[in-house]
Amino acid sequence: MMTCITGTPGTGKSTVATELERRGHRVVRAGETVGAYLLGDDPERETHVVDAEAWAAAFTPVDGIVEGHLAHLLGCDRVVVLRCRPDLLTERLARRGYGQEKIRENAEAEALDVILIETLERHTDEAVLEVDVTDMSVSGIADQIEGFVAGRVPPASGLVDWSFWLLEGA
Ligand SMILES: Nc1ncnc2c1ncn2[C@@H]1O[C@H](COP(=O)(O)OP(=O)(O)O)[C@@H](O)[C@H]1O
Repeated sequence: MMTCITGTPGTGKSTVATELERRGHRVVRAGETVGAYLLGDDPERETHVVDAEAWAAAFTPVDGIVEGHLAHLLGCDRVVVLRCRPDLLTERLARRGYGQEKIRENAEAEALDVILIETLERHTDEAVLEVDVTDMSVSGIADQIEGFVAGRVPPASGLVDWSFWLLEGA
């Protein structure tokens, strides 16, 4: 079974994947597999441009966890979408050294549910677990994901509403 962990940059995908790896799960970092699909750089957005559809089409499924902000494009069996309140996400991305514009763009995408919407366009509700990580420990998040993979934690999505941030924070 392939489980994907997706979410806006800064929501904690890499961190929780490391914890799951420590617990014995096989983890693939999606970012390490996109090399052949790089189309170039987008200096204005301080990012690489990836031919995401070609990458997803060529991806060999794994029995384990795939982590990355494009992971929901894969034909996975289950998808975990990490969500983080935009003001906390802003703090995390600032600490990572992202520029102001890149921070604003990501916080806005988070507030607008962009990755959740993309996920629900490709996967059934029953395959999706949305986790609001804002006040959660890394091990608590890992517990939720393990529970979902094992069928103990039921699917859930459409739980967060961060439209307030668009009015107050933008
Ligand atoms: N549950 C958490 N509690 C507190 N800080 C966290 C948590 N998860 C991640 N972080 C911190 O947030 C930042 C972004 O996490 P990271 O795993 O790199 O996000 P992503 O892989 O989604 O871009 C890192 O500094 C990380 O240490």
